Amino acid sequence: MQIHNLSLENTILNVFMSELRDKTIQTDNMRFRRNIERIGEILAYELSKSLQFKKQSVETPLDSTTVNLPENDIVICSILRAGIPLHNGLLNYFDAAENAFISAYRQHKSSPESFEIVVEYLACPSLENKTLILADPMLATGQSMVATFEALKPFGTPKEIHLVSVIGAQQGVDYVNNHFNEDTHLWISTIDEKLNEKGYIVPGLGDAGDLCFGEKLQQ
Ligand SMILES: O=P(O)(O)OC[C@H]1O[C@H](OP(=O)(O)OP(=O)(O)O)[C@H](O)[C@@H]1O
Ligand SMILES: O=c1cc[nH]c(=O)[nH]1
Ligand SMILES: [Mg+2]
Repeated sequence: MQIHNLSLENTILNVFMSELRDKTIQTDNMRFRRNIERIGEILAYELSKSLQFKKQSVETPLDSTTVNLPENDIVICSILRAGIPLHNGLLNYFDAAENAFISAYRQHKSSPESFEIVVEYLACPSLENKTLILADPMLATGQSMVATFEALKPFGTPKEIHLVSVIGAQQGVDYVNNHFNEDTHLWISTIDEKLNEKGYIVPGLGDAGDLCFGEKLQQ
């Protein structure tokens, strides 16, 4: 897997990241969602550098010129719930992308420490020969990303796969690295050191789904 960790460079992205993490600022749900969306836009821009471009002609009112335009057929697949603002950010740049949505959530069994990933809802176009972007802001254990990829297999074989995330734990990055082939790209804003006993990223930012949309009752 090719890992593109954007935190290795100092950019304006650091401002959005620090606001997502800051426990006083992150309580503003609208700002939290918008910061994830803005990071989705930045990650889309970075990812776009790896697409295939073809020279096209454009007629201006005065003359004609040529411009290199991407020719990939993109499908953005987001993992509900927290994937929604990241999805919006990607779609803000990839205007013509097709879209897929999947629900993957942690179902806790006997204790907060033990959970399994449950996939229930899936809406997806054909992925055959497409450029698949799998988006989830949190890459904690990596199990949601891998479970989603397995659930998408009946929809066709993508030409290329891009994983897009905001914060990963090193353990989750290693896990997806073992499950996806070496041509897969991971575009990620930052990689944190560890997970706690409940599978939360530390220092991380807390529960991204709740910070976007409010607390949910455990099932
Ligand atoms: O890498 P993993 O260990 O699989 O964890 C990451 C997943 O956990 C969170 O979802 P959550 O189950 O909290 O659902 P939510 O988005 O509805 O809050 C997050 O949004 C990811 O989908
Ligand atoms: O730290 C984490 C891990 C999984 N999901 C979250 O929302 N936050
Ligand atoms: Mg989720």
